[in-house]
Amino acid sequence: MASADKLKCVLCGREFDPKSDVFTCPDCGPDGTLDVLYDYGEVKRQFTPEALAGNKERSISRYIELLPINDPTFFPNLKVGSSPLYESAYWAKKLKVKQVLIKDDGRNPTASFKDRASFIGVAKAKEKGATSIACASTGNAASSLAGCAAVAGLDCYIFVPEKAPVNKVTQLLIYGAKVFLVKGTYEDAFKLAVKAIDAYGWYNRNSAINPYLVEGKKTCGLELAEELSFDLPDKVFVSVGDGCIISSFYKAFYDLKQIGLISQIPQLIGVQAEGANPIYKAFKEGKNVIEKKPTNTLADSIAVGEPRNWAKALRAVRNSGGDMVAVSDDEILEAMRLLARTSGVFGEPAGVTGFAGLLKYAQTGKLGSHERVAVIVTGNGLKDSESAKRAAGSPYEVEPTLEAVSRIIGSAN
Ligand SMILES: Cc1ncc(COP(=O)(O)O)c(C=O)c1O
Ligand SMILES: N[C@@H](CCOP(=O)(O)O)C(=O)O
Repeated sequence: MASADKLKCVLCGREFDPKSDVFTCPDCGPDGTLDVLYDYGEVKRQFTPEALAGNKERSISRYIELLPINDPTFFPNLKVGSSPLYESAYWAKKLKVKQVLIKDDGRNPTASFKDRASFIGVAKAKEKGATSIACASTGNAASSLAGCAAVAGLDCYIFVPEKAPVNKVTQLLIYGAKVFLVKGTYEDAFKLAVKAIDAYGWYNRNSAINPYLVEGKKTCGLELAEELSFDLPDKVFVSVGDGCIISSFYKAFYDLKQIGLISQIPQLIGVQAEGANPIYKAFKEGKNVIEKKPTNTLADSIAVGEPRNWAKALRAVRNSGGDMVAVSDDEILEAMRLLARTSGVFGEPAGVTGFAGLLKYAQTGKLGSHERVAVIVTGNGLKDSESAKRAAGSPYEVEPTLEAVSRIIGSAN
């Protein structure tokens, strides 16, 4: 089993010992997020396609050699990962590309991609001997943390903006978390959570600060690679808010390249909502600073005006030769409908934003007919039924007679 070898600042490259409790680079401040690096020579010996093929574990702990935890007893007893990967012949034909793959990460235990990170966050808290864990969230990181903490027997404190979708807040409460509905935005909830975490000494599960969380998130990229026998698609489309998820795909592929299982990192295409697009803007303008702005999008999970993982996100897009797309709320709602009606995958608005980005990107003519693309659906549609209702339309209301049904069928045809 390998363990994290060093932590390295994404901005200045300064290295830290993983045994220290440092989360962000003291020289660079909060923007100096850290990479968790391994002894790749050691990992290479253990993390082989043959060893994976013989590994019966379905949860993300199957990738323990590339995770920052080396005692499996710290992992919560939840089956995180192994989400379905579908090939859509329909979309390949429609978009005139070789292959379209759809990975439905809304099929995790608490119905979002975030379970991958919280699984590791909770294990790290246990490793540190913490009894309480906390985060700020738009809802998904929180519900995943609440679920994982409940299984692991940790007290859980959550800070969400007051407008968080009711289903997400209900999830938190049913898992027994102590929930603070913050009067303000996600940014306000984030700042308050940081203060409370400092004041009470809770373990911090915020991917924008804690470098180990991205290691959990990267398991989606590892899984995609393993499912495709390490023959990755040319492009991966993924929605972007704080920028942690896209960074995690870069990290997964970076690690796989280090150990020689892939030779090239796929192009990462980050998709933001037009009403919350600071990383998109910085990328398009070739800048290395982020313009903070109030947000305006129905995709609540990516309604982030002050992204904290921008440095890693920009590196992911730039180093992979990728691109960024911004989509309107109408395009997101249309993507929700189209994805559900053609593939059966029901995503929340931020969950399908990557798919909305693929549809928009395809119109630019930048996709070649030889290309294979993957889209990551990051959250389940049932998380936000109000937005789903806006996308879905209304049912027919009828008297309980066949005549009433016939009238509607007749007028609909
Ligand atoms: C469903 C969903 N999609 C996308 C994102 C965006 O991820 P990130 O903020 O890491 O960019 C989030 C939350 O972060 C989310 O909950
Ligand atoms: N939109 C995110 C924000 C924080 O999540 P994290 O996993 O990046 O810490 C959410 O799901 O709450």
